[in-house]
Amino acid sequence: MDFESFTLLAATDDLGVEPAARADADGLELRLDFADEPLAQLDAYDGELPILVTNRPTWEGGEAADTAGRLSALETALEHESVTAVDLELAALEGAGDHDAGRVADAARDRGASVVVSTHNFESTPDRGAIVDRLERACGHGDVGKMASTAQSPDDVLAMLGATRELTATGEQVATMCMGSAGRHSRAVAPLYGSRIGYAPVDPADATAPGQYDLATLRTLVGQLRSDT
Ligand SMILES: O=C1C[C@@](O)(C(=O)O)C[C@@H](O)[C@@H]1O
Repeated sequence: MDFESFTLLAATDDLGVEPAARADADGLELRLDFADEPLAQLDAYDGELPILVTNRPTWEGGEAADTAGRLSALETALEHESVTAVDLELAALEGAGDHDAGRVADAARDRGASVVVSTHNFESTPDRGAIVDRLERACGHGDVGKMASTAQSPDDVLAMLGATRELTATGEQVATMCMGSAGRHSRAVAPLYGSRIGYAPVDPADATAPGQYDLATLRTLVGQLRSDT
């Protein structure tokens, strides 16, 4: 996955959803921190869709303890030919936590895999300038800078869309979204402003973040909006 164009990922903890995702997804996001036996799942995977692997630590809203094993699991996952991208937290790459996330980024590059550098805010959305700053830092560490904030108002979504447009216009690859009910529509609209990655569960009951549409719905919404432009 090079994210040169909008890429819709089926976000999941179960690679068994792959056949059901093929019609609408360009790839899968496997959330190792949510999954049962994720590395065994990868060993058994014979699906068609490429995989981005994520192992979100508890200090960034995930369920993975911040141990050396968290990053080692990502390195092991990268040995699978179906794994063509890895998500690493900006905070980890800038020194948070106790372990060397840069080692995983190097392993990804050695294998020709993409590095998505992510940052999240589960409470609010910063102003446009702060979003631009944080995404620029993220882009400096990888192939795509990703920010998922929580919108409390339409103004928050406007800030995220404006930052998305501004950075895309300068040639940066970003993926942006606003979580929560107030931000939900950003998931369909941000791709029109340059966001490169969308995340959606096959089954809405299996959402990996607040405000996600199900996969088929998001594919339809993005497709309709993009055909209108
Ligand atoms: O970082 C992201 C974005 C996300 O949080 C979302 O809001 O869709 C979903 C996560 O699974 C993914 O790792």
